[in-house]
Amino acid sequence: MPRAYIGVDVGTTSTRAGVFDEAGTLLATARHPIRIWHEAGDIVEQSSQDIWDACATSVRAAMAEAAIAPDSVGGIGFDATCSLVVLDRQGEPLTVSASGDKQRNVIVWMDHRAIAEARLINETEDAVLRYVGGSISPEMEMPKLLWLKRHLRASFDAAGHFFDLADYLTWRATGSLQRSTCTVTCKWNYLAHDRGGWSAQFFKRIGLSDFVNEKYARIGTEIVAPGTRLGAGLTRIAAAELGLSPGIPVGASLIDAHAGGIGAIGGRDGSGGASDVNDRLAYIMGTSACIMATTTEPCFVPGVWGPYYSGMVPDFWLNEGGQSAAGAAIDHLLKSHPGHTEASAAARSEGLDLIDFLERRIIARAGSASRAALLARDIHVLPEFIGNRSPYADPDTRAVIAGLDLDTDIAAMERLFVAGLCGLAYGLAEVIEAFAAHGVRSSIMIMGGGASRSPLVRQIMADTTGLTVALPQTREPVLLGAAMLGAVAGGAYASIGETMAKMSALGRKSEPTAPDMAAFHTRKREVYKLLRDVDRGSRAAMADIARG
Ligand SMILES: Nc1ncnc2c1ncn2[C@@H]1O[C@H](COP(=O)(O)OP(=O)(O)O)[C@@H](O)[C@H]1O
Ligand SMILES: O=C(CO)[C@H](O)[C@H](O)COP(=O)(O)O
Repeated sequence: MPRAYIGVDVGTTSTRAGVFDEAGTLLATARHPIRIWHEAGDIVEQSSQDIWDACATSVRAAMAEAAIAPDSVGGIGFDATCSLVVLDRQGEPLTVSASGDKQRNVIVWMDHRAIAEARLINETEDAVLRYVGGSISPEMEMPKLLWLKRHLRASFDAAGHFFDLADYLTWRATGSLQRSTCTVTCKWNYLAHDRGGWSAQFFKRIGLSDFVNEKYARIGTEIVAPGTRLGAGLTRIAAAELGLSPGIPVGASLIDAHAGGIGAIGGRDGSGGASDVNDRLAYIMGTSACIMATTTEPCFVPGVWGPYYSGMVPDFWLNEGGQSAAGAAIDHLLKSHPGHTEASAAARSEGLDLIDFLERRIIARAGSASRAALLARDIHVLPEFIGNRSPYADPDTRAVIAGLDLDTDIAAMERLFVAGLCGLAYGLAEVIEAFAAHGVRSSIMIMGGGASRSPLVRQIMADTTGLTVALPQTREPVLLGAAMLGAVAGGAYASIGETMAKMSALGRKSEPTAPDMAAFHTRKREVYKLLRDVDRGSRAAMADIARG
């Protein structure tokens, strides 16, 4: 019987499940929303039980659509956002919230409550920080753990397990406490190279010697490569919840963007181009955006996370640039425009979602995706609503918009939307230039994530970076990356490398267009730099004034 592999992806806003065959063909997908609590002070929380339930609902729905027997599933893999899950010694949720609500036991990656703790950690200038671009981010787990210890001591002390969300999911699935090299290297300051492991000195210097004293029992003592078969596969309970059979192999997981990278960058190139992963960037654009590059030797790029050994593709180094708000910035720009209600109603009446509706109108009006950027001639956006992840590693950066007028119609909203995309593209170009300045060079960028489906996004990214932008052949590279973990765990392929070659391929390409658009973007980028100066200057001017 042909085997199928399931990938489960937990993004910021929803869970998705995809069923694939051995060649990487998508047979079915399903999605389920997840709960999220936003509060003042950059607090963003979720519930691990709600997330698990949403995974189960998505897997059942995808299996029903694929109409295949549970017995034909040869393996399952999970990926997730890099959020922190806190459980007690019995494995029950422990609150991370000032509300005391036990359900709220996940500090979401985008939660910036731990900015002060990140600063304290950075002040140590510990050698470990070289492997996160020279500066730790409040989006990583050590600042969040230190925050818990300093502000919610009862939960910190009572905790039996601290998990990255992706590792929590495999624990729920199999009972295994093994962590993935991907999560701990990229988010927990674990050094996967030269037998580095956990650094006792680092923990002592940052005020988390608790982990050293307890021999890392709560944060992970066994670290394994993504795709490693965990425990005895799906437990009976997990199998019943997911509607699958007990014992199905489960692979150690990946962070969501990294699953997208695995699902995107190693694919066969039908046009005969090279398939050297070192020549390919992955740009995974969802709520946030991640810019992933692999190298054979470590490259230290200031302000860019990494280099991480085996952080994504096994045995390669990873540099991970990022934009904390990408799709989230676009969503926010649109929601805050006065034309939002009118545009949403018009989109609904055409059976489209708002972004698709706007894009169709924009491309029709401009004549091409490339020329659409001209609509944003007079409006400019630095879309860094929740800080700059790379290359400035400045979580205090905030958004700036220049050129606003009193227009409230849909056309004005379209101009703001295009300006937001240009702002994201210039941020991406800055990261790619920082890569290149430190020896990380690529000629092609492969896109994944929700926004990659947009021809407008892909063309603006190609025109501003000068790179060919390709789509993977599959429309679900993140899910495919997760399913590849199941395929490796299930023994269909010997390694992630082999899986990438066998299960994935490149698809449609967008080439950078005529020089006239390049000149336009060069000029507009100068304005973008001015906006950055305005952000920095205004923060500096107010720095010594107390908050109201
Ligand atoms: N054409 C587009 N341009 C910009 N952003 C888009 C576009 N299409 C979708 N998005 C954004 O992508 C995000 C959803 O992507 P997805 O990968 O599903 O998110 P996540 O995995 O973070 O939950 C939303 O913020 C959405 O607004
Ligand atoms: O930090 C990350 C990867 O290292 C991601 O930005 C984070 O996991 C959120 O992902 P998404 O925007 O796809 O929901």
